[in-house]
Amino acid sequence: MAENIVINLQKVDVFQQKHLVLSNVNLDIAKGEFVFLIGQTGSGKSSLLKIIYGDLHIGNGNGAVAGFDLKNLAEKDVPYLRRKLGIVFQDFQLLSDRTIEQNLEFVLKATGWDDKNLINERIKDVLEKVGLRSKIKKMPHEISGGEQQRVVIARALLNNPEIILADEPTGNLDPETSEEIVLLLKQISQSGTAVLMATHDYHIIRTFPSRIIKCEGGVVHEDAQIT
Ligand SMILES: Nc1ncnc2c1ncn2[C@@H]1O[C@H](COP(=O)(O)OP(=O)(O)OP(=O)(O)O)[C@@H](O)[C@H]1O
Repeated sequence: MAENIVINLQKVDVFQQKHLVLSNVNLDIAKGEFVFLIGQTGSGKSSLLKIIYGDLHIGNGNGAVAGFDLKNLAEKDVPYLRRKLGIVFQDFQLLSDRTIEQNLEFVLKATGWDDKNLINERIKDVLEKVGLRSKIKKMPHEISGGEQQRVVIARALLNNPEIILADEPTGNLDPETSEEIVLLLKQISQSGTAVLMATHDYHIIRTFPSRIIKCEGGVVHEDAQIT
């Protein structure tokens, strides 16, 4: 496998219980690539993401994500795989009873950071990256939906992930704010983190021309086009 490939699936069958959702998936995503994942409701987008973040086991086929072999992934390795991934999901909300800073600190401590100075520095760094340095002491309800999504992205960046998986990250946002969020994800990909973003938003796809993969009819199509 080429060194710059961070997601590699070979002949993977994706099952939900006994139901075959996607068959014979072959997918390579390189460092720094930005890829849209499209497909109708129920076509298998979330299931594919679950395979990538180790929430669904690979049945047939082989897979490697950020250096982890999915086929032989032990339960105890899943948290380590997740540290290489930044996850930006619509239902992956901020803790409402803590400030932005405390939300980020919580994740760092949970992933093994214990040096107060390094923690403070890292929090400032990621907030700077998403343009929210000045909101560090705010509570989630004191910032807008778009800003909350930026904090979720900042949180995903904390452990310097190789890959960001984003499932409908703009689902609850107005068109202008959605564009800002995708622009931010694009910039993040340009600095070397691969981004795989599931979306139904064709306006966004047209605005940010990128590689598109599509779940349809039980398979994944490469180089999909939208009409
Ligand atoms: N936990 C589960 N148990 C059994 N079947 C499931 C489970 N989750 C999803 N499925 C089924 O797997 C198929 C693919 O679902 P999936 O959630 O991957 O689709 P999706 O493309 O992400 O849809 P959406 O755009 O609505 O999120 C569907 O037929 C769904 O009913």
